Amino acid sequence: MTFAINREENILRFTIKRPEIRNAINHEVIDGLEKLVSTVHNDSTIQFVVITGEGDEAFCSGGDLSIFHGLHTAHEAFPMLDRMASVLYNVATLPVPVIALVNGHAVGGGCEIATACDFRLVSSKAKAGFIQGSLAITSGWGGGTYLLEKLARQDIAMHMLCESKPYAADALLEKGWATQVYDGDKEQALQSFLIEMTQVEASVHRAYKQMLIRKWIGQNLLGQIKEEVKNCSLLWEAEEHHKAVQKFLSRKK
Ligand SMILES: CC[C@@H](C(=O)O)C(=O)SCCNC(=O)CCNC(=O)[C@H](O)C(C)(C)COP(=O)(O)OP(=O)(O)OC[C@H]1O[C@@H](n2cnc3c(N)ncnc32)[C@H](O)[C@@H]1OP(=O)(O)O
Repeated sequence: MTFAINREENILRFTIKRPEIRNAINHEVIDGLEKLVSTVHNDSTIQFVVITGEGDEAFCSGGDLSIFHGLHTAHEAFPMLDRMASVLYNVATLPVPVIALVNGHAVGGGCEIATACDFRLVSSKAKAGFIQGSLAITSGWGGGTYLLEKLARQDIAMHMLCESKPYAADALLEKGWATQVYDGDKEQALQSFLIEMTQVEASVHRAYKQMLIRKWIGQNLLGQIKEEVKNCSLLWEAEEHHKAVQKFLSRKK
């Protein structure tokens, strides 16, 4: 199994379990995120959701290029991008706070997943970035839309998207992408982040989350995400994209 869903008291945790390829996303992990969403909707005792990656190297390296590079045209890429974007919107709009425990690198779609979460606790050793531009595509799972919505400074968000590179943890904190940066053990970091929040009634957290979701519905965030998906699928079919992916997959170390 390439993912795990575990419950610890009132925290539901989703772990991507593909450390050998830096927790890249395959179809099974997407199925797993769908399962996570339905589990939370069917259990009113869940108070927090945590998403993380196995190991110390990576939170998530985005889409599994060895699989998705089999998709050539916009027509072929669109269903994959659209499905993951929908799943991620369902994660972003879960009725409880969602925490990305960024234990290692979060690039490409991995950075999109973390950006869709309410909070990002980032290891001081991790780097994160919207590197899609270096593959001649944009973000395609809604991540660009979330970034432009969530960062206080639009110029910084645009710069992150247009530079298309990974940033060190301290820079991510300065830019306002990281909620907190931690040294050492990720479980301790999570515990200390949650300690005061757990003193507040879960119903209060749920009510605040509804406030946020209503705001996003009002501004048709999902419609904006669908446009991002469409644009990405058009760039996907260009020769430049396929060449860049081929270069990554065949690089010599
Ligand atoms: C498809 C959706 C799209 C979106 O909408 O956003 C995307 O997600 S595009 C995909 C973007 N991702 C990438 O371009 C992958 C970038 N990966 C990296 O930059 C690095 O791997 C890393 C995450 C910074 C980690 O670096 P490092 O620790 O040095 O590991 P390696 O680079 O040596 O990788 C180990 C191993 O894993 C394979 N790998 C890594 N990422 C992917 C991936 N996304 N898909 C498939 N395989 C991946 C890498 O090829 C190595 O394999 P081996 O050479 O066989 O060991």
